Amino acid sequence: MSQLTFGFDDLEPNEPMNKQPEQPEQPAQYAESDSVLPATELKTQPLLSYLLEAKRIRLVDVKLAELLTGTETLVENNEAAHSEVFYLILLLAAAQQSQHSCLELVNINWQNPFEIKRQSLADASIAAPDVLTPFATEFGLSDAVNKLMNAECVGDDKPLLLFANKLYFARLAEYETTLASRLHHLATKELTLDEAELTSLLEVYFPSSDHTTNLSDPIKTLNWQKVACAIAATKGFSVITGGPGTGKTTTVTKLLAILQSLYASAPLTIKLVTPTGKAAARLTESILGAKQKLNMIPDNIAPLIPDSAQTIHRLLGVIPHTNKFRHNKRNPLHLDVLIIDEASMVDLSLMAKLIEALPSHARLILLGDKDQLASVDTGSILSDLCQGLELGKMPDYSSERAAQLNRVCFNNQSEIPAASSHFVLNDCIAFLQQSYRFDGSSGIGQLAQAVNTNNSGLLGYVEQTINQGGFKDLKLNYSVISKPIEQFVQQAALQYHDYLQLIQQGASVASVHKAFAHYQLLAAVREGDYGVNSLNQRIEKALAQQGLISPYQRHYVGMPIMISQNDYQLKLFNGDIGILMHDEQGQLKAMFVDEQENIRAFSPARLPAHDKVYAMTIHKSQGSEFAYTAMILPPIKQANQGINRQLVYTGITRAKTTFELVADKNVLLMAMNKSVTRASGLYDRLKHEAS
Ligand SMILES: Nc1ncnc2c1ncn2[C@@H]1O[C@H](COP(=O)(O)OP(=O)(O)OP(=O)(O)O)[C@@H](O)[C@H]1O
Repeated sequence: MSQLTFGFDDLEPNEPMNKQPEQPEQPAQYAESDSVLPATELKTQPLLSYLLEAKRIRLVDVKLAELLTGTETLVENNEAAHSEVFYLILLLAAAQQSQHSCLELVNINWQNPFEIKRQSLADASIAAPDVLTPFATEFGLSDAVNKLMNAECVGDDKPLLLFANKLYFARLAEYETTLASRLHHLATKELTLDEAELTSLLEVYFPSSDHTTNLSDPIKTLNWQKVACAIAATKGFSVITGGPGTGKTTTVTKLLAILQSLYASAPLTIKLVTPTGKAAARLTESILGAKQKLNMIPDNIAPLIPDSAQTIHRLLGVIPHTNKFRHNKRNPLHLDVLIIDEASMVDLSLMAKLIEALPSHARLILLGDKDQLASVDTGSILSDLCQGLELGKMPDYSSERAAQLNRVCFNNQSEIPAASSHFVLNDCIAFLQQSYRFDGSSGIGQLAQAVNTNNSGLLGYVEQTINQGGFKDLKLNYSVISKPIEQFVQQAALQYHDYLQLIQQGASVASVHKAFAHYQLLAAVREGDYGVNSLNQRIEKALAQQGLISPYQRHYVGMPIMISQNDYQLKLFNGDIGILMHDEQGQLKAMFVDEQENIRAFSPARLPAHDKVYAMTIHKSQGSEFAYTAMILPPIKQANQGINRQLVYTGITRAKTTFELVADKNVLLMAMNKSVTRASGLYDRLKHEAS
C-alpha cells in the first residue's frame, strides 16, 4: 500500500518541516492510542502553537483559514474558537505544500491528523502539543463532509470545493476539471481514419515476421510498440508509458511517420515539447537518432517528422513577469499533433494551461515513465492516468478496443483479451514493457526493475551476479558509507578531470559541455555529509588541490552551475546547466548550450539564482541522462525522511552505460519498500466525465 504524507516525504521543494525536539517538562493530554508518549515528562503548548513552532503549518495559512471561516482570533490563546473546518483548511494547506492537489478526507487519521510523530516529540527543543487532534473523539469522515457542505466558504464559486470526499482550493479543482473534461473530449472524439491503410502501415513499420513473442513471458514481450502506435493513431488522446529504453522515442518516430503517411494529402503540423530545456535537447538527439536508424521511413515522409523539440514554456510563449502565456483558449496553438515527452514532470497547472491552448482538432500524445518522480509542483498527472498498469500484466482494454487492436496489429488473432470492465481512458493507454537498452545482461535494467517492483529477490540476484563478475555496467558500493566519504569524493573528482582539461586546452564550448555531461553525481538530500552542498564543496576542494580549478572567487573558470530559478527575459530556466569559461574576448562567461545546440553566453552577474553542480539532487536530474551516473544515499537516520522508491528509481534510470550506487543496503531496501503517491481527483473526474 502506498503512503500519503504531508510535508515529511518530499524533500524538494519542501525540506522536512519537523524540527528536532528538546527536554520536556509537563504532561500532555494525548489520545488513548498515543499513550506510549513519554507524557509525564512533556512540556506542552496548544496544538496550533505547536504546529506553527514546529513549522508544520505556516502563519499565512492560519490567517487564510481564519479568514475563510470568519474566526479572526488570537492564534495562541483562543484555540477553542477554531472550528473543525478551520483545521481542515490547515490540513488542506499542508497537503498543497507537499504538492498534493487536494486533501483526501478518507486518508485522515482523525486521532492524529497532522501525523505528529512520537519520535519528533521525544527529544524536542519545543514544547509538545497538549493534544494531537483538534477533533472530538467521535469525529470522522461523514462529520467532516457534513461540516464542509454547510460551510460558507465551500461550494461552487467559493474559495474551497468538495468533490468525491476530496477538499480543494478552487483554483486546483478548476485545473483538474479542465484537464479531465478536455482529456475526455479528446479521448472520445471521432477520427476519420482508413483502418485498412493503418493496418498495412503498421505492418511496414512493425513486420509480424520481425517480432516473436517470448512464450516464457508473453505479456511483457508482446509487440507493445505496434500496439502503442495503433492506440495513438486511432485516438485523439493517448499515453505511451514505459521504463528506460523501452522504445518510447523509437515508437513515436514510427507513429509520426505513420500519421504523416495516413494524412499525406494535407501533412500534419507536429510539435514536440518537454518540460525542461535539458529534456528537449535529449529528445531532439533521440528523435534524430531514431530517424536515422529507421530506414523504412520513405524519403518524402522523413522531412515531415520534426527534428527538434522545444520546451512547453517556449511553445506557449511566456508573457514576462506573469504566469500567463501568449497561447491560451482564446489564442490557440497552431498545430495538429502535440507530443509531450517526460510528461511525469509536468505539473497540473502547466498541463491544464497547455491543454486549454490546444485547438479543438488537435491530437495529444503523452510520453513518459509513470514510475518516475512526480512533478516538482502540484500534481502527478502521468501516474494518475496510468493507474493500475503493472509490469507483466495485461492492461484493461474494452472489448471493442481489444478487437480493434487485434484487427490492426495482429491479423485478427486474439493476442489482447478484453477486460471485464470498461473505462474510456484505459483504451488510450499503451504500456511498453520490454527494455531494448537494458536487456537481461544489463545490471542497470535489473536493478531498476528490482527497485521499481520492490523485489528483494531480484536485488539478491543482481548482487550475486556482480560478485561472480557479471553486470559490468553496475557498481554497488554498500560499504563506502561506513568508510570515510573522502575516498569516494576523490573518485568522483577524478571524473571531472576531462572537461576541466578540455577547458585548459581551449576546446570548444560544445565539447566541454559534452565531456561534463558524461558523468554526474546525484545525491538524495541537500544537507549533511551525503548531501549535495557538502559534496559540492568537497569535490571543489579536491579539484583545487589537484590544480584544475581556482575557486577563490564566487565564479571561476570551470565552475559548473545549474539554474534554479526561471528567468523568462534571459530565457534561462530551472535545470539549465552552464559552465564558466572565458569567451573570445577573455571575459568570464557562463556558457550554455541550448536544445538546438546554439551557444549562449552570460556574464555571471546577470545570471538568475544558480548553484554549483558537481553534484545535483536526484529531483533536479529528472529529464536528463548521463553515461556514467553515481548516486549516493544518506545513512539510515537521515534517509528516514524523503527517500522513497520513486526517487531511487529515477536516479538509477538516469544512467545510460554505467551506474554506481553508494548507500547503506538497509537504506536501499527501505526506499524500495516505500512508494509515495500524491492525492488527486483526476482519475475520479475522468470516471465522472465518462459516466
Ligand atoms: N523494437 C526494437 N527492437 C530493437 N531495438 C529497439 C527497438 N525499439 C527501440 N530499440 C532501441 O532501444 C534503444 C532505446 O530506444 P528509445 O530511445 O526509443 O527508448 P526510450 O524509451 O525513448 O528511452 P529513454 O529511456 O531514453 O526515454 C535505442 O537504441 C533503440 O534503437
